[in-house]
Amino acid sequence: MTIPHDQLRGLIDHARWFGGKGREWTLAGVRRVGELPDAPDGLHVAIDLAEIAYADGTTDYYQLPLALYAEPQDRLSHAHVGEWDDEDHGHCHVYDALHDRQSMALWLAAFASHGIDATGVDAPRPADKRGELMFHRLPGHDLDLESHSTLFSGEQSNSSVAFGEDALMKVFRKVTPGVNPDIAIHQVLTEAGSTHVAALYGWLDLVDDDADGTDSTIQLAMLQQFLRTASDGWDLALASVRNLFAEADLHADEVGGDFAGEAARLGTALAEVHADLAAHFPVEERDADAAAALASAMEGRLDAALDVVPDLAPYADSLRATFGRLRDLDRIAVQQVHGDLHLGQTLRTVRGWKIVDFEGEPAKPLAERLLPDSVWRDVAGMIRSFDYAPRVVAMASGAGFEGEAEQRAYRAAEWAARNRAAFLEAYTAQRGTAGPEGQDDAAGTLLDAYLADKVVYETVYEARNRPGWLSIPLAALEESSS
Ligand SMILES: Nc1ncnc2c1ncn2[C@@H]1O[C@H](COP(=O)(O)OP(=O)(O)O)[C@@H](O)[C@H]1O
Ligand SMILES: O=P(O)(O)O[C@H]1O[C@H](CO)[C@@H](O[C@H]2O[C@H](CO)[C@@H](O)[C@H](O)[C@H]2O)[C@H](O)[C@H]1O
Repeated sequence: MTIPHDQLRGLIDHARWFGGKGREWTLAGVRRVGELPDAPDGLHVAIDLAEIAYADGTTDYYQLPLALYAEPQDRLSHAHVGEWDDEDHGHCHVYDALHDRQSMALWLAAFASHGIDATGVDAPRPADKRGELMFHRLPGHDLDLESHSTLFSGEQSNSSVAFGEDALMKVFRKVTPGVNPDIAIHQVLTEAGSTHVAALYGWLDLVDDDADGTDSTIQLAMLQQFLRTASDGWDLALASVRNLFAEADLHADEVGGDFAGEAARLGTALAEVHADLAAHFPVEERDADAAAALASAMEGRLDAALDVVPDLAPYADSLRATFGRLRDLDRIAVQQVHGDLHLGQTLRTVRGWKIVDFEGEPAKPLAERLLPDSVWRDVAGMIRSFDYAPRVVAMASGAGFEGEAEQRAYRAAEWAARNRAAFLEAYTAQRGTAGPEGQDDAAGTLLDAYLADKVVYETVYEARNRPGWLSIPLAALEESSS
């Protein structure tokens, strides 16, 4: 019997990582692409790929790590997928392997034994009978094979499993053939000795056969340093705003928990990461045609967004004018960037700020995400986060006493402006360039355009995912147009 699609459909439909929610889809097929070696009797640890076919004719592939047990496992009832006669292993009780410590121990052991040789050099050899699973390692870290796995909860597009406080494995859910930027960029920054990323320990490739018979590789997972002392940058920013709002008479620089020092350190960290990326990936100086093409792409995204968010219409002319100024630039410098930077992608550790998740915008095709872009895209992403944080706290604070909402709005704007200024000043100082505000017109034009592009993107993101927050980017547009 093949894998019963109805049982897997339930797993996919309810999963947080499934990006096809709200679209009409069918499970077109499920393919076993590998099995972990050395499983004990009564257990098989498999990796299946589910093919999702959408009504509009497009297809996505999602990775499903499964634990196939001969006997039911009460301890895993929360991760139960189904029960069926597996083609390879007979009658099985099937669970989501990422919840299962026994299965995760086999994944970790495979990294330890298949991705590195006795001298500590990456020497992958097939980890399964089919010869398709290849575990890779970077030298310099001995994995703690005694550590227990814990699956991270939370709203994420992939699934992350911590191994004690030693390592974190990110299992990519939506997979496509080709280089995953998260792995490629972490590898480069790790080898460059960057202090602003979690060191890459290894990654898992599926060496697959294309439909046309040529080999292609799908990157399935990455293993990296677990940042033990990390606090999420977004949570820290919210806490700082709450402190400010609790002290109605004080300004941000007079209240405990002022964020400006952290914003400046984030600016320095981003400039250092950009410098490392520029040293290891291609950097190009492009001409006026490239600026015009970028402006057209942003205008195209605005047109598409107007169909989804009619409330954008009053701001369309002013947004087009911003993109029009970009069209007039005669050159644009591009390099590898993060591509989807916001406070939720930053972690504050005792050793400073770390930047995570270099996968780029999940909605973009993989090949596009490694294309060079302007550094101002990342800068704009962070600045939009400085605008979001106080608005989110103000929204959650309710109406309060008469005039309180207005007072909070004023203080929210003050918090955002203070942190934007601190971040930008530190960023440009570290890069040794003129700032975009009044000093370098071209940089100012680029930053404005990327800010506008991001706010348009956010209206669509919020309309689709958090309609209650759509007012946040719309309020930013309203303020900048008044
Ligand atoms: N090296 C790390 N150590 C500890 N926590 C991490 C590390 N990298 C990421 N995280 C946390 O794990 C979660 C998911 O990380 P992220 O890379 O953003 O995954 P996704 O691609 O699923 O969005 C986030 O909450 C992030 O703060
Ligand atoms: O983290 P992802 O790569 O999935 O990014 C998406 O989700 C983000 C929200 O989690 C969204 O970011 C927007 O909301 C943030 C607050 O939750 C805010 O800090 C960002 O500035 C704002 O853009 C991001 O846009 C989206 O791609």
